[in-house]
Amino acid sequence: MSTYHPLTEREAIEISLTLKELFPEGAELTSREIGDGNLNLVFHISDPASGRSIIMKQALPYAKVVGESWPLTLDRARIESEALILEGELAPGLVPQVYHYDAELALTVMEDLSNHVIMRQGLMQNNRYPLFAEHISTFLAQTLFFTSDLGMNQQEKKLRARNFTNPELCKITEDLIFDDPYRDADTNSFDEAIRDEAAALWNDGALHLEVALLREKFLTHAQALLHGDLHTGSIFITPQSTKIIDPEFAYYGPMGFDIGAVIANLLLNYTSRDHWNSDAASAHDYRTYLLDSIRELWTKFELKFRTLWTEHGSDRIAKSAPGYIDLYLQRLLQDTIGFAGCKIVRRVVGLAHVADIDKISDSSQREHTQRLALSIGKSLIKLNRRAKSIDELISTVQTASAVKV
Ligand SMILES: Nc1ncnc2c1ncn2[C@@H]1O[C@H](COP(=O)(O)OP(=O)(O)O)[C@@H](O)[C@H]1O
Ligand SMILES: CSC[C@H]1O[C@H](OP(=O)(O)O)[C@H](O)[C@@H]1O
Repeated sequence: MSTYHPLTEREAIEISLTLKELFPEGAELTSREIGDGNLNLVFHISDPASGRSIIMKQALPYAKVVGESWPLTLDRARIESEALILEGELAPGLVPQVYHYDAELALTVMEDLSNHVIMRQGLMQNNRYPLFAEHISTFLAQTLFFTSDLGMNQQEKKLRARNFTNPELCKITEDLIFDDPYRDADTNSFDEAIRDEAAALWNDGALHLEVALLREKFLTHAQALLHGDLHTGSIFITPQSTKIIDPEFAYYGPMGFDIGAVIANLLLNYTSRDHWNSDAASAHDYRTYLLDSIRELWTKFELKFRTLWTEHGSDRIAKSAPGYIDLYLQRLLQDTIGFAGCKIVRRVVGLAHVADIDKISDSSQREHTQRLALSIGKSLIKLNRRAKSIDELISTVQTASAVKV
């Protein structure tokens, strides 16, 4: 059993029974493979008698979405389990508890969050999450600040960065987000109806300059330990609780990449509201809710980050240099806006899309939504280096929406 191979549902049960504290002796377990992501196997194991359950996530040696032709390191399972444990220490209650990690089988056993819903689905079902901005801003401020040179010992940070070196998963991002959408790449995937939009992306030199600068930051700016793939499919949620999962793309990179990922995915949902709401008024209302959430997320993040800087800053000159904190946060906002734009564009023309848009059955409504998403994405990328406040992001989104509607 211990040599690596993809597990069957039966084998997942057998392993679970060896993990003594998880289930009562002699439990009759059930097992179901429920993975719906692009990369891994996920088993839901439960004991109907005691009501206990766990999740067993196993990395496959290739990218599931493409197949065995795209080999992928199993070390990502180690990165994911170590990142979850660290995030749990820095942001208690905001990630699933890790019960067990097996390096040989590349699997992580963790808390079952089935009493939550994946946020992307929740948004598609018109739910609202009044505590989301509060929770996600805490997660972002705590994990980004305390893994950066601002909030931890700088020599230990370098060693930690070495431990989270994640070249294969970074390459996926470097290609799928920061290169392929801007050329006629084989990996791209888009509806034929928007070929003109794709061609426009391939030929927009001003856009390419901004993407090249953002790509350079992703490649070189080891600012903090990122989650690395913080979309709404990596967030489990209820109105009371938020849990971040799936940090297998974790690495030391620019903070704005994580914040931008969350914002991008709220905006992707924003573009699709005419489909998910039953009438124009409720769609408008929901769009307002999403923009308010984005504003609240950034505002709360900034406040928390400033407080951490003042109360826990470990870098003498960073703390005392006049104006540094303001400049730092301004540049972080600019990065956030630029990365948000890149993350929107990739989900419309690149390899992996989002259900918010792809599930729109009416082709002309889907086309309209895709064009709006691209317009917003490009506008944010072009705005990034000029932005001074989160309100500029909001007004850019509103302007793009008004032009496209
Ligand atoms: N801790 C968990 N509790 C309950 N379900 C989970 C948990 N982790 C993952 N899942 C389920 O498995 C799916 C895929 O998990 P994810 O970590 O996103 O895999 P991938 O890395 O392949 O994208 C999630 O969308 C969710 O339905
Ligand atoms: C070839 S991987 C494509 C895409 O999938 C990952 O998402 P997830 O693990 O949540 O399914 C990541 O966003 C990658 O860019």
